[in-house]
Amino acid sequence: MLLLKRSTDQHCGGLWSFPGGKVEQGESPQAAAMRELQEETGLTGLTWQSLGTHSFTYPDRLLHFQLFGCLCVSLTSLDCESEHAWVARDRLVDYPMPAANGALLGMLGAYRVSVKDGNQDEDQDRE
Ligand SMILES: Nc1nc2c([nH]c(=O)n2[C@H]2C[C@H](O)[C@@H](COP(=O)(O)OP(=O)(O)OP(=O)(O)O)O2)c(=O)[nH]1
Repeated sequence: MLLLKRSTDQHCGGLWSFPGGKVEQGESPQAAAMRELQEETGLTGLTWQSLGTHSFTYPDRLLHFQLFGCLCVSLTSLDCESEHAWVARDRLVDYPMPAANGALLGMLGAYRVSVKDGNQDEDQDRE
């Protein structure tokens, strides 16, 4: 899984979070996720899957999350302004994240990516 470290001047600054951001007017949640991934990391995701929705109230704002999983294959285009880390699923807990992410991590529990390998479809846990 790819985590980005939020800059100190952002909401939830200094914490690790998934690539993402706010949906723009007239944009679908998935289009926003694809755009934010590209803007923040230079990566293009494949095999997008919706993993669910979650609402969380911070002291100063209510946020509605829609979480997507995707597979990134052309990692040579990785270009992050912020510090980043590729983290195995079972090591995500080692990275301090915003309070809302407790539920987001729970939504990752059943996430599998189907990778076509020759004639075989193989379900894999993606990192
Ligand atoms: N991207 C992202 N945001 C998260 C996560 N967890 C979490 O609570 N948030 C919060 C922090 C922010 O309040 C909000 C996302 O806004 P953002 O600041 O990243 O979005 P943006 O890039 O569109 O915003 P902006 O700084 O351009 O105004 O969601 C997470 O895992 N990833």
